[in-house]
Amino acid sequence: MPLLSDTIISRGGSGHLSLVGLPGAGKTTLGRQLAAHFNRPFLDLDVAIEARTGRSVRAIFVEDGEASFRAVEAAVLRDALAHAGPPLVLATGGGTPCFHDNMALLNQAGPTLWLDVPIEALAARLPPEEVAKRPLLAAAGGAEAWLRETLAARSKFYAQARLRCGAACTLPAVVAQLAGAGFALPATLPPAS
Ligand SMILES: Nc1ncnc2c1ncn2[C@@H]1O[C@H](COP(=O)(O)OP(=O)(O)O)[C@@H](O)[C@H]1O
Ligand SMILES: O=C(O)C1=C[C@@H](OP(=O)(O)O)[C@@H](O)[C@H](O)C1
Ligand SMILES: [Mg+2]
Repeated sequence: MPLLSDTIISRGGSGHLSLVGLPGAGKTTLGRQLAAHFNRPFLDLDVAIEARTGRSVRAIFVEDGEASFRAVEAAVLRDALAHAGPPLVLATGGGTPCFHDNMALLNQAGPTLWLDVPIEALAARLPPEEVAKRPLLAAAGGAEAWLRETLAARSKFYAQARLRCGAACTLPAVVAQLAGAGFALPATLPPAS
């Protein structure tokens, strides 16, 4: 009888499950829920960057500029994907897939899901206190216009994700979509008896 771990690997459920999409798409929120559901560790890339540097994402952007942030982001992403241990649910930052071959790496590392939430819904989810946490949005004239322009520039990267969900990216909907694609099995095995 094949080991459960072999079954997981053969069904493609063994890699890191990464969420991509614009700010406000719910990568952090849904990622945490998916990690709990699949009993996997959760990693939010922005949080990992802040832990690594001891600085806020906002401070890195404002003091060092975007290119510096993208270099740190790429380095922390590579370390996270290479880390030994159980596969992660990874919430990327909105720009992560668009720099340094990150999207190709994410696809090599496991299933990728684009939370392709309509712009109007994103704008409604990003009141001033949420905008203030996101330096690129905060520097823009208006959230909705920035989201539209940014989607136009980034969709070719997001579209490289293996899976995509639209308006209803709820936990049950995404779990069902993952199941349909063969990613339904829990990644963490029960302890051997
Ligand atoms: N499915 C959802 N429906 C409504 N609001 C949501 C949903 N997912 C996230 N939010 C809210 O939108 C905001 C941004 O969510 P977040 O998970 O931080 O997005 P991201 O990490 O993609 O930028 C938060 O205030 C969060 O509570
Ligand atoms: O869209 C972007 O370029 C960014 C999105 C942010 O993450 P969220 O998508 O989680 O807001 C964060 O990585 C940084 O502010 C840059
Ligand atoms: Mg986030």
